[in-house]
Amino acid sequence: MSRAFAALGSAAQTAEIASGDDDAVARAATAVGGVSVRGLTKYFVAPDGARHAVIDRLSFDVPPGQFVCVLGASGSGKTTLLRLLGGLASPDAGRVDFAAPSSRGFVFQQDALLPWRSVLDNVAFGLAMRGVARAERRRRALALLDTVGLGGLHDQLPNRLSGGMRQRVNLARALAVEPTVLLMDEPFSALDVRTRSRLQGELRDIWRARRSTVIFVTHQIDEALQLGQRVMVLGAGGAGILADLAVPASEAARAALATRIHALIDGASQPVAAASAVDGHVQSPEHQR
Ligand SMILES: Nc1ncnc2c1ncn2[C@@H]1O[C@H](COP(=O)(O)OP(=O)(O)OP(=O)(O)O)[C@@H](O)[C@H]1O
Repeated sequence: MSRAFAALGSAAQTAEIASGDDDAVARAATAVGGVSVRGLTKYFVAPDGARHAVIDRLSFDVPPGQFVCVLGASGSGKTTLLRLLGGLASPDAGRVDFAAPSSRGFVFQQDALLPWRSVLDNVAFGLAMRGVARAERRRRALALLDTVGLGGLHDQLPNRLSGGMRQRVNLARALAVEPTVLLMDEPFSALDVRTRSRLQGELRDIWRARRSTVIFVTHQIDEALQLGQRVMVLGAGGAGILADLAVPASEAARAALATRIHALIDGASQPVAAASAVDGHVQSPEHQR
């Protein structure tokens, strides 16, 4: 297993994993919040009847608390992978294992808010489904709305809010059930640049405070390198993982990596061996950017 991957586990796991112990990596992925993917495969049938593997025997581990960004050309299977991880689609082969206890929260590009319910009720919806008492639902939902900067707007209906605000509500809704793994599919791509940048900062703050595992699909290389501790680049046509890298701490190294990832996605360069591409500039989970 790569040094890059090793550097991304918790401090205690890191020492163990850095010794090159593959079993330790698997153990790390089975601690709460960890995800283990083995031989994951998904086919789609084209209009001509031919079967195409969109995801083809993909294997990787995500240690608990890691923030992973998934990049790749359009059609490389990023959304399909996220849907498989979220249990919204079933694999044709392979498996996804979540450490128990586990729960998953979703944030998609289009918010999943119920237009006839207030902001508060939208955030509290998952808690209601889990049988949390009304007063406690309200308390938790109000606290989360504060966290995402929407304190005071709890009585509004979603359609009275801007796209950025709705996506904040959406994030609060996903966080309400305290997921061990947060799955995000281009959550900020429909937002203007300033709103997007503000929400990226807020997400990072929330992640630092909660340390839940985040798997974040994006088209934007700069977004991935800004947010993630680790980036995975998927190849088109079931080509698999073209690169799986720790995000370097220094801005200059990130800029260099962005150029390489661009070339990789454009098909202008060869797959990158894990860790080597970041030249040892790995980032520990305690690293605070
Ligand atoms: N339900 C489906 N039926 C048939 N083909 C599908 C289905 N869902 C996805 N595909 C195909 O699988 C491939 C991967 O789709 P997916 O949406 O996962 O890619 P993506 O990397 O997320 O793309 P984008 O970046 O454009 O969102 C595409 O070629 C798509 O046409």
